[in-house]
Amino acid sequence: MLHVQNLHKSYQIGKTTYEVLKGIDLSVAEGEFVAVMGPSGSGKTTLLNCISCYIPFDSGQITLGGQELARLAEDELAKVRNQKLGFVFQDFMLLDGLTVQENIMLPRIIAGQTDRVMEQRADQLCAIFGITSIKNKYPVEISGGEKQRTAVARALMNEPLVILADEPTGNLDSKSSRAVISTFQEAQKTLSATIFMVTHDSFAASFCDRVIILQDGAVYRNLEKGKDRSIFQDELLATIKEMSGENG
Ligand SMILES: Nc1ncnc2c1ncn2[C@@H]1O[C@H](COP(=O)(O)OP(=O)(O)OP(=O)(O)O)[C@@H](O)[C@H]1O
Repeated sequence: MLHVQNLHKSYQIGKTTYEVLKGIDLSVAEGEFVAVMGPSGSGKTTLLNCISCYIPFDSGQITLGGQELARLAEDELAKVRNQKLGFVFQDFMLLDGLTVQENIMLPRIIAGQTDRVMEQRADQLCAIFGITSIKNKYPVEISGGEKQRTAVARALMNEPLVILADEPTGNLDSKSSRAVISTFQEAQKTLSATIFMVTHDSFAASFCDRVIILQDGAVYRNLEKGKDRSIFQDELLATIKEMSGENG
């Protein structure tokens, strides 16, 4: 579904080049829920921005559903962003002037596909995420959890190949964090959604099928969850501790 091969990305500041991604290799299979963790500055957001087609990369390959992104022109990349990717941000980024239902339909409205199928799809997503009763409300009139479910429903509107989530549980307590993860699990189970999530939160990551840990712009570990979530969380914490030991 998503393949990243030998991805390199550097930033130029003045005359100095800073290499941030140093040959990342990873794959995410269809229907998989994968987290990316790593210390601050390890390149997580840069990786996500390259996959999102928001920033160009220096070399390597990113393939999404068989399509290689580096070969695409700007208008084709915009299409990929709108039609093949769904986005969930830390602060949800709902538009205050639109209702819950209109926010959910936004990706279709942007794509110019305003038909009855759009409304049916929005209704189906509202039902799956338990927000039908608030679909005519505005973001200021709904709870944080409802905003988050609206944001995930919106990300699924165009039936994307992958949902990209940037710190979706940042700033949340563990109960709200759990609710966010439950929504992703629901999307995975009901709609076979594929989810790729950057997080600092080992609790949230421990619900994923797999966690990729980055260090200094490269993949440090690729950890699969066994049967037990809390053992997996301990494993994640031990790996992060081991890394900070190496750094210190
Ligand atoms: N636009 C930019 N220009 C120059 N350097 C940048 C830019 N964006 C990020 N960097 C640098 O690239 C490195 C990786 O940043 P990135 O944001 O990808 O890390 P991260 O792992 O997401 O960190 P955090 O967990 O703190 O969000 C950092 O050293 C950062 O300072």
